[in-house]
Amino acid sequence: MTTSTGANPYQITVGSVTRQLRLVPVGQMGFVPLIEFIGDSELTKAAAQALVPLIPEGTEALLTVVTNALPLTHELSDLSGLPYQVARKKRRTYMQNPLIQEMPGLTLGVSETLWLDGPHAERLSGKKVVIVQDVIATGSMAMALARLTERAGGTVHGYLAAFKQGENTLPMQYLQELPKWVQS
Ligand SMILES: Nc1ncnc2[nH]cnc12
Repeated sequence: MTTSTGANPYQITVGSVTRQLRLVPVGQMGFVPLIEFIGDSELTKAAAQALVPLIPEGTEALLTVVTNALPLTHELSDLSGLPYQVARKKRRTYMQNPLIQEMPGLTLGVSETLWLDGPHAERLSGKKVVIVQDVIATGSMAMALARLTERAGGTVHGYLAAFKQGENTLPMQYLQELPKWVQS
């Protein structure tokens, strides 16, 4: 890890799309470049196109979580023809027998509970499922999604992320690594 105050933007290029990312604080003393797929269809499309070849052979369904990874997963579904399901971070009144999964650890400083509507969980049953995320950092969100997949009766067939940040032990496929700066 490098030390920096995080004052300057961080540049990424995906396919033919280049973006200057804002550096945002995480926790007490760190900064990360903020990936925003929401509101950026150009970057989302470029990332999805680059991810399609990384979808493992035999994948039958995709699973993601609101919010930022949703447009990416939608685009990936559109390009690959694979169906996708979406875990929510709040209970919705219309949910029927949702699977509720606590997520240990923090994403950008926030702890989460995931909700997968019962009928959506049923669509993962017996399926080879790939977990899709915008950024995989600690892996705790990916592991919560994996647990949801198993509880729904599916099997985890792989982990796909546009960006990897820091170290985790998951057998994941990703496009690029993102730095994290820690203030000393
Ligand atoms: N760098 C990042 N940008 C957006 N969402 C994130 N979640 C975890 N790390 C992130």
